[in-house]
Amino acid sequence: MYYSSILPDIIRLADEASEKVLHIYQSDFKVNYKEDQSPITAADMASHDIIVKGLRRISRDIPILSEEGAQASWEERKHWRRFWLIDPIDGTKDFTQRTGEFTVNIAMIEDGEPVLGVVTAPALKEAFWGIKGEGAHMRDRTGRTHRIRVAEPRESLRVVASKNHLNDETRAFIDTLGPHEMVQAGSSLKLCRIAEGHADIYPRMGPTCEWDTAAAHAVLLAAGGKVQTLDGEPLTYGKEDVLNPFFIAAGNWYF
Ligand SMILES: Nc1ncnc2c1ncn2[C@@H]1O[C@H](COP(=O)(O)O)[C@@H](OP(=O)(O)O)[C@H]1O
Ligand SMILES: [Mg+2]
Repeated sequence: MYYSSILPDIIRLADEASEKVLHIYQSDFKVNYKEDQSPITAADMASHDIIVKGLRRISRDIPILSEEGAQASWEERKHWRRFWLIDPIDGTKDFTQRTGEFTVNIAMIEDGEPVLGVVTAPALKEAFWGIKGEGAHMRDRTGRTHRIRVAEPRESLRVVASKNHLNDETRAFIDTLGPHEMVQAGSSLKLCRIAEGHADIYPRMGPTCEWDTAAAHAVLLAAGGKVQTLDGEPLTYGKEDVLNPFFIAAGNWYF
């Protein structure tokens, strides 16, 4: 109940951040590089500032972990039962390469599980949201909102994988799937494509951080899907190491 009452505010906040991000995307923006050599632009920080300010207004006491913020120590984080986990822009590479396949991501984590998620793709004019146990929705580029659900099992799987990080291990896994077709999607949109039934499986035998997956993971859970580690355990959040283990995302029927 609580989550559905704040959801409209979170969607509005993601839309506000998206508008700003799109404005920068359409300008002649500058690309800088972080210590780990990953790209960053003014859009990452602008989106971070809008979301953090908005979340503080909506829920004063709930801590926030953002890819672009000063991150609390594990000593502090280990006591968080509930927190906001945000990626102001996932797919910064797609942003700088102007593929349009980048997203703004806001998730609520409770006891290690993503219970609410909002993902927007500003350049594609798409938005996705979901709440645990309450279903998932998308707003398409015409502005129409409809309920989404993972696709039914099928013989030839539609596989979605990173084009920027498609490594040998992921390729080897895809080869075990038999006849399949590849679906292209950047950033957290890969999880959203499964949630809306346009793809069936997303193997990620490569690194991601908690903020990259949390919001779209919540959408996928609400749409009848799952994200599991290679040990068959659910992917969880609020870990000491913010790096996720390798995972497979798909509709529940796959596992
Ligand atoms: N070596 C690494 N360590 C941690 N995260 C990595 C990584 N390589 C890629 N990623 C994550 O994968 C995301 C991009 O995934 P994809 O290739 O599927 O679009 C990046 O998100 P950001 O763009 O938010 O930095 C980044 O966080
Ligand atoms: Mg990211």
